[in-house]
Amino acid sequence: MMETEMQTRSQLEAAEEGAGRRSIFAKASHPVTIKFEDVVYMIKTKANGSKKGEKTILKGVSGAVVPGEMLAMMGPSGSGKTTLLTALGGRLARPGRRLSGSITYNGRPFSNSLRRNMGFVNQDDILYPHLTVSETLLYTALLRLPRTLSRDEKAAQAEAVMAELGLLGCSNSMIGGSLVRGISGGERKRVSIGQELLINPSLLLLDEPTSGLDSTIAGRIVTTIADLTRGGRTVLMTIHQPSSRIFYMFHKILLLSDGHTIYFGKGSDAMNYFASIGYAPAVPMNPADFLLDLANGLAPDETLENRAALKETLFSAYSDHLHDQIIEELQEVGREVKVSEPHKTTNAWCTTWWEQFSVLLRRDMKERKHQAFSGLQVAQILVTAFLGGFMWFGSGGHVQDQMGLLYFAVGFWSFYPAYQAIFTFPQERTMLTKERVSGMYRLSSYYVARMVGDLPMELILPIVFITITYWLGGLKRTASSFFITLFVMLLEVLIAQGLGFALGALVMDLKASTTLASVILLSFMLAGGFFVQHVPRFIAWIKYISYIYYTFKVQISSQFSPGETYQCSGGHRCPIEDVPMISAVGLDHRSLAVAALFMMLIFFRVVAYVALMRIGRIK
Ligand SMILES: Nc1ncnc2c1ncn2[C@@H]1O[C@H](COP(=O)(O)OP(=O)(O)OP(=O)(O)O)[C@@H](O)[C@H]1O
Repeated sequence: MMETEMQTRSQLEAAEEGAGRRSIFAKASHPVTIKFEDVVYMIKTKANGSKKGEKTILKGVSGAVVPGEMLAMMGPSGSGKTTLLTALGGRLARPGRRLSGSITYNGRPFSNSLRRNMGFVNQDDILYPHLTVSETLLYTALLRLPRTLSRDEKAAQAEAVMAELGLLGCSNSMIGGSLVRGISGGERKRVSIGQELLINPSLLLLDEPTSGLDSTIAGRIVTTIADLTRGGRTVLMTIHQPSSRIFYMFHKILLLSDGHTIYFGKGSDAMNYFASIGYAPAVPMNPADFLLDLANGLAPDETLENRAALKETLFSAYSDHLHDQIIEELQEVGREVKVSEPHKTTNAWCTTWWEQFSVLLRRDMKERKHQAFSGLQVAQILVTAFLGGFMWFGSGGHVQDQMGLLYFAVGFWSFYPAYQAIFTFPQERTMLTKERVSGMYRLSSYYVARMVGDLPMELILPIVFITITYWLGGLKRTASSFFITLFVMLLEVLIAQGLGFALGALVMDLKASTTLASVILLSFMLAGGFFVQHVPRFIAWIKYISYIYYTFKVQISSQFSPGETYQCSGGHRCPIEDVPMISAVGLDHRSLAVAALFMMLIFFRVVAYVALMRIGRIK
């Protein structure tokens, strides 16, 4: 069966080369030797309630992997495998955490050019659920492959990856997620791997590529990954409990226990090493299971109480027998490896700003088309608009009622878009981090695409709402008043959306940002001039930062002019400025109010952008 698979693979390679496509099994363009020596990683923790403490997660881990080799990092849950992989992928250091020791790639530290020559497959598949398999890979190809390739060539490359990973059968199926049914877990994992293989990476890091899969599918995935090393790729992966078939595919094993290395070397030598220090399985068993038992402190003849003692013995055995030997090997590798210049061409962005923007816009619209104009949302807006319109139907001429209608519309559109927008960035965070860390696109192209993609939805519904309530509610029947009302409402919608984006991006936590939004919007609403006219001085300034106040002010001045009168008590006509709400808000300085609204429109979006700059940034 293996032979047939290999034959099929060679046939595919030949066919692809014939068609001008690069096989994922082709030679690595810039082979990478990765060397890590005495890597220590500490984080600050909040131990004992509020007292700060420190936790050492990696305690002096060393090793090297050369092109053509596949290393498996094994160990119990919490032993530090993912942390080490993330450190080796150049994605770890953050303020408040300390990484020490040396990690080099062809003798050099991590660089941006390496980042674009490296594939990193996360443990959780971070994929858009509403895209199909082929759309997912196509968009990744369009964003990650160099601008020297045409669109058709990039599409052909995505197709080739699907063929080689056995994804053609489900190419038109949706990825799916927790709420949408989609492809299987194994297929999803292969899509995640395919996204990284598209760029023909010389260094491939995978975090638990087989977790949650049955041993046959896990075996197929690891076989494919092992084949990648034939082209001179360097592969590192974390793996929990491989079957023995998978275990023997690895060239090297790194066994961790509580952040300590207890074994590093050839997989086939691991059992001999542990036998030499007195630990051999009592019955034939999967070597991976045996190694994991040892890393957990469980030897065949040990009792559970002796776990800590056994671990200590294994740590000392590593220091006594393996550590120096490994350091010598590292020096040897260091002498052999040519300190290579980073290849400059990959330092620039793969695609132009415009290409990134248009691909991201298309992808965003495809992914979210099910949300856009969802029946429920349209019904919600229509019902509210008609409800408002009919409530105020025939109120024309009653100043107080008209003010009420205006404030109802201003209030509704100050909250609704803000709450919708708050979800945007916290929900996108993992995707944005994954794609920005791998250098797929500029933040500005992503940000502008996101803003533009939201526009139709953000503008069409309020236009419908305002048109219905304006004419049903009996507001001033002139085209200029209507269009001013509409214009300023749309401006308010965009500001409210900007506030939502900014809060979501700053706080990145849905509960906290919605709570914050409630407080801010409530204070803006109260300061808007409708509910309270005699606000104490020390708190009166809030109105100057309230977009609700400015919007209401422009709305009022679109309906009433200075010197106008209205029917007041006792059948008299009184100046319009005598209405308490109008006197509080004023009919003057309309242009200033519009200018303030434009400033807020820009301000909130700039804040959101700056807050997003920290996502996916590696220090
Ligand atoms: N940011 C963090 N804050 C607090 N603890 C952390 C953090 N990152 C990692 N840890 C801790 O470090 C240890 C190692 O975590 P890591 O995820 O590397 O383990 P692992 O071996 O990959 O586990 P698993 O197999 O369950 O994924 C764990 O005890 C984990 O709780």
